[in-house]
Amino acid sequence: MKKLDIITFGRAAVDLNAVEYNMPMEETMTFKKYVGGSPANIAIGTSKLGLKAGMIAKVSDDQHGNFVIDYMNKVGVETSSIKKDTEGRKIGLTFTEIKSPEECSILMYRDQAADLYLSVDDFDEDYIKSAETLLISGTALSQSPSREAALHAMDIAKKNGVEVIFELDYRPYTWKSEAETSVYMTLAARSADIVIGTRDEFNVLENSEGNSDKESVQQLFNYSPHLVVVKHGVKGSKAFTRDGEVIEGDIYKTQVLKTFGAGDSFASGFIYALKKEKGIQEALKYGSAAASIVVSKHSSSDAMPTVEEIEQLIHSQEG
Ligand SMILES: Nc1ncnc2c1ncn2[C@@H]1O[C@H](COP(=O)(O)OP(=O)(O)OP(=O)(O)O)[C@@H](O)[C@H]1O
Ligand SMILES: O=C(O)C[C@@H](O)[C@H](O)C(=O)CO
Repeated sequence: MKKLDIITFGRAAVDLNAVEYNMPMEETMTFKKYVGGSPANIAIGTSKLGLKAGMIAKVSDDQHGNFVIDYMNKVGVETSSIKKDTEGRKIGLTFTEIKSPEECSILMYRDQAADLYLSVDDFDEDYIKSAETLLISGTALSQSPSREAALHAMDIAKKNGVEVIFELDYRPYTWKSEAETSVYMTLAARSADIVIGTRDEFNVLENSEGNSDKESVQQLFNYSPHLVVVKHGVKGSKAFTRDGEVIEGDIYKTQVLKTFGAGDSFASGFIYALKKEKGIQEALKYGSAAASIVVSKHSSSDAMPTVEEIEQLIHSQEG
């Protein structure tokens, strides 16, 4: 028995979500603070679903870093490998703008962000070996030394039979060029067992537009991945298996408050259901239902649902 079901790797940060809706950021005066960062959100999401989740991350050595670690502890995430930056670097901040339910955006302050200084010395092999699955977030590859740390973590996982999930998580803010992004995204995707991303993110990985989902996944199936999920926002998602199965996932309609947080909650529900051996079709349902719940709420982390909430939504719409 492994100690942890999943370790997520990368950014643990702070989200500042507009409290006033339907207005541009310039006019927004009040923001509410939450833990943020895609892999942190997924650690929180899977932990709230009852998985044993841990995280490898680096936060600022200040009140915001303490806030993130305290919140993660509160929701049951194992935080022994969330390190504090010793050089005074600050945690990343994400401001959100909610102009309308359809028109939301995020603005990231990530200059010299502590998470990008996560290094190979910040975690050890035994920690990764203690988990069934390691989830790497694409943004961790955008700069050194976090880039080498992420590749090293993947390497340790692969050597020790730990499943690797690569969440493309493309955030343009910290990458230098499209060509560089494509090189590192491709490298990581080819070594992973499972790859999850949006259609746009696969375009970034391929540094080209116009490929179909089928073309994208075929390229990856020549390497390690056996399962690839392509997300299409309100049009749902598609899962492709190496042996040729294509499974489609619908969305669960809801009263949308904002669109961000969909991807992280989708990943949490999807991974939870896979781990409970519910099969890929069910996993897409759990992912979509989790996303539907989160887009109807204010945050991306605190709003992560319980298993009961997800199952209630699935049954209510099936009924
Ligand atoms: N408006 C919506 N209503 C209900 N479900 C949604 C909505 N938007 C997205 N979803 C669900 O969330 C899944 C992931 O959404 P999306 O493809 O937008 O990912 P993403 O771009 O990674 O999300 P994010 O905006 O968090 O970065 C979709 O496949 C769908 O199941
Ligand atoms: O991933 C981030 O750093 C920001 C998130 O926490 C934010 O809530 C979001 O955009 C989720 O999609």
